[in-house]
Amino acid sequence: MTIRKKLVAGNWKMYKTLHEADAFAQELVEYRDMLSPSSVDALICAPFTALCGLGEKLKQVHVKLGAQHMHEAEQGAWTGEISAAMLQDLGCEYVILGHSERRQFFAESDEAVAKKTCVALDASMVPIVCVGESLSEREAGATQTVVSRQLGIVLEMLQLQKAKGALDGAFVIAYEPVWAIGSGKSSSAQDAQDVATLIRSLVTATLGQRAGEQVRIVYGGSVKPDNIQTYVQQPDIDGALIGGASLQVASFVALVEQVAALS
Ligand SMILES: O=C[C@H](O)COP(=O)(O)O
Repeated sequence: MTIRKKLVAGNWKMYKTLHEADAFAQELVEYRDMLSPSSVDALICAPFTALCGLGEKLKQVHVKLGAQHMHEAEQGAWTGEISAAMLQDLGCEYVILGHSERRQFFAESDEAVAKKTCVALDASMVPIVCVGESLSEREAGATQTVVSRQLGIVLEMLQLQKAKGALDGAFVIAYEPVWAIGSGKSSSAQDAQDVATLIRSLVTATLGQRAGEQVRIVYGGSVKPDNIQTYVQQPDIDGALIGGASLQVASFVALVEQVAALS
């Protein structure tokens, strides 16, 4: 049986100045021992302005560093954008791609997300590819159709490009129903598991058995310390992507502790 390491990933979104991010890392020192369970990867995806220097500080408390977005081009005239190499320079091991807020407010397309996924893997970063349906899509019974479309393009491109790591499942897929993000209305664990099963079967069908077994699938949407276990106990859910509840040290540490307690 494949053992997939659990992932507790905080997405700070557009919160925390450099000073606030440093203070968070400093406060984590007190919890250092709780943040290094062998069964869990703890990760913070910080705003671009806080990335410089944060990786080193987080490393001391066994927390990895990630970014929330990147451009697919190697370099060029893309005002305001950031490349994979630039993120690597800053010590990012992970990058969130295709978050619903990027899709909704910055018109990020499925194709762009697919290209970025290949670029991130080529740069040896772990992409966290976000998929999920809106409320109206859910009410129309289109959850599986939407997730299959969003992911289908990514998987086809990974297969075509034989992207490094993809066949070993060295990437993460986050199922985040849009209506559950920041709303306090989380998906039922069973519904999340059903979508995770679909996602794993899509990965297996396109990239093969090994990729399907290895890919980590996480749930996101109003996850808190008191409900994270219900998701991570599901057989196809390997962790969580957390917004609001990752912003306070006590809550972030509690999320990691809750997941570590399951193993
Ligand atoms: O990336 C994280 C998600 O958007 C979830 O955010 P939330 O935990 O605040 O609902």
